[in-house]
Amino acid sequence: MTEEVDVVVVGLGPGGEFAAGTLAEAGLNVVGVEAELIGGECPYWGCIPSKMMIRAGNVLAEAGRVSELAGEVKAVPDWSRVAERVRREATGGWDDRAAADRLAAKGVRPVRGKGRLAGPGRVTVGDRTFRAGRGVVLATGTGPRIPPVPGLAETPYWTNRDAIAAEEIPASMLVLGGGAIGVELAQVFARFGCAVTVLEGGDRLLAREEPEAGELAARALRADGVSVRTGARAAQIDHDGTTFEVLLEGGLEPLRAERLLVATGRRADLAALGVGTLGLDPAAPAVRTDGQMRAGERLWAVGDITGHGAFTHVSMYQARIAVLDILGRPGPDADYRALPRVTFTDPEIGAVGLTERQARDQGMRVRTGLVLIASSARGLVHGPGNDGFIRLVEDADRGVLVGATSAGPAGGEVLYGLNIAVHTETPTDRLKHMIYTYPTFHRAVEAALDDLH
Ligand SMILES: Cc1cc2nc3c(=O)[nH]c(=O)nc-3n(C[C@H](O)[C@H](O)[C@H](O)COP(=O)(O)OP(=O)(O)OC[C@H]3O[C@@H](n4cnc5c(N)ncnc54)[C@H](O)[C@@H]3O)c2cc1C
Ligand SMILES: NC(=O)c1ccc[n+]([C@@H]2O[C@H](COP(=O)([O-])OP(=O)(O)OC[C@H]3O[C@@H](n4cnc5c(N)ncnc54)[C@H](O)[C@@H]3O)[C@@H](O)[C@H]2O)c1
Repeated sequence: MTEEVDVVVVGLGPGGEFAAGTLAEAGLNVVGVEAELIGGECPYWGCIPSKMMIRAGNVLAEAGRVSELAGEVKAVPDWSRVAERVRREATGGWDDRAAADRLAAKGVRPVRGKGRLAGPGRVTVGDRTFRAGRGVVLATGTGPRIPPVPGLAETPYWTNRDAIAAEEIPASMLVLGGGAIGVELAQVFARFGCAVTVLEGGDRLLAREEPEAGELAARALRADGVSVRTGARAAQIDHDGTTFEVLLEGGLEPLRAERLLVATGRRADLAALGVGTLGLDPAAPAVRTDGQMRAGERLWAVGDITGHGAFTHVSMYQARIAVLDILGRPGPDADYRALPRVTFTDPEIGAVGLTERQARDQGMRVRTGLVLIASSARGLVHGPGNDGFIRLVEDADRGVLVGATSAGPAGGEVLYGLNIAVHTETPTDRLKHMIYTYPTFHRAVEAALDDLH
């Protein structure tokens, strides 16, 4: 029997949960389908627990700076406190009852299982079929991309999920991939006493960001005792029951460690979602949408599966747009010019919009400005831990910022003003004549504007 509803939301991560709850509160009959935990990757194995772990590592690092600034303090790392906080405060023991109740209170009917498209407006979950009069929202996120390195698939490698749920810190860990997941978790584990080696196949860490961001991340990791190896491609990976062995291309001696964390990007499995029944390409890396997040007949897609950076704030931004469109109140199209992101290493690396390379590749005439945080008044005051910089990218013909990086203590917070500048296209000439509070980290933006050349 086919069940008639207004909307089916498939996948209840941040994007799907927001869309389902808001549509139900607007009075629609909404079914929310979830295969695992309501809330998705972010609260259980992503943003929230990883940031709790990072907070703990940062407290230890600050304690290490006391001797230079204020006297003596003895910090003894104890991972059990972190694991307990992740279990109790972040994930509720990886139990989604509270999230399910919250969603039900908004009027969403949760359905457990794997949803699959079966033509326009039709979704099957096991032996149930739903027909959605208004449409379907796909919000099924991504899973880890496991590279085809010989031997890897047969080993008990970790993904982000194992690292986040770790009850103990391993003595040693190899991290495959030097993107956001790799660098954030490498620093945390190192700060709790693990001997970490990061193996990045490309020529630098955080390859999507400015080169200085990758250099800063490498410097910060090395200061925490992490061995950072770029241009490192694994040729063979084995596990003998206790130890991982990674043989690098061109390498003679294998690298060994107790754990191997694979953090080499994410992938969406569109074939498993039955997108072919709506004429979409099941082999595509992401679902293509228009500005209102429409992906096909009575079909919207939001979040990681749309391929606009894997970030919780993007999935919720897109969900808001899709919801308005479904409710017949369309607003502005999705606009990714000022897409912000923060890598929560210590120091934090915030960025918005285009890198210099991306701007030049788009044919822009570019001016850039760079200022080191250590050379600013606040950097001097801060002392140890003040590594970082502000880097600006200006479209010189229009006289507006099209990209910026704010790295340093609270770099993610400093980003806010730059985010607004890029989003609103405020002329750099106006930004130069603004009053910047003394002595803040964000005041370095004024000096970076003066450096534009
Ligand atoms: C370690 C780590 C740290 C991160 N840190 C940050 C951060 O600090 N800031 C940030 O912005 N982002 C961060 N991210 C990224 C963030 O977690 C994702 O961008 C975000 O969760 C994506 O949301 P989503 O709604 O697209 O999907 P997801 O959160 O991936 O949720 C999708 C849901 O769909 C379900 N599902 C999948 N297939 C089906 C199906 N067929 N039927 C029913 N349900 C299905 C899944 O079980 C899942 O619950 C981090 C990610 C990781 C792994
Ligand atoms: N703070 C945050 O907002 C945050 C934190 C964690 C994750 N995330 C999101 O999750 C996404 C996934 O993170 P990620 O770090 O897995 O992916 P990523 O795409 O950011 O980085 C993956 C890295 O792995 C490297 N790589 C790929 N194959 C390799 C191989 N075989 N050997 C060695 N290196 C290899 C790539 O060159 C790349 O540098 C991020 O892009 C980000 O959108 C966000």
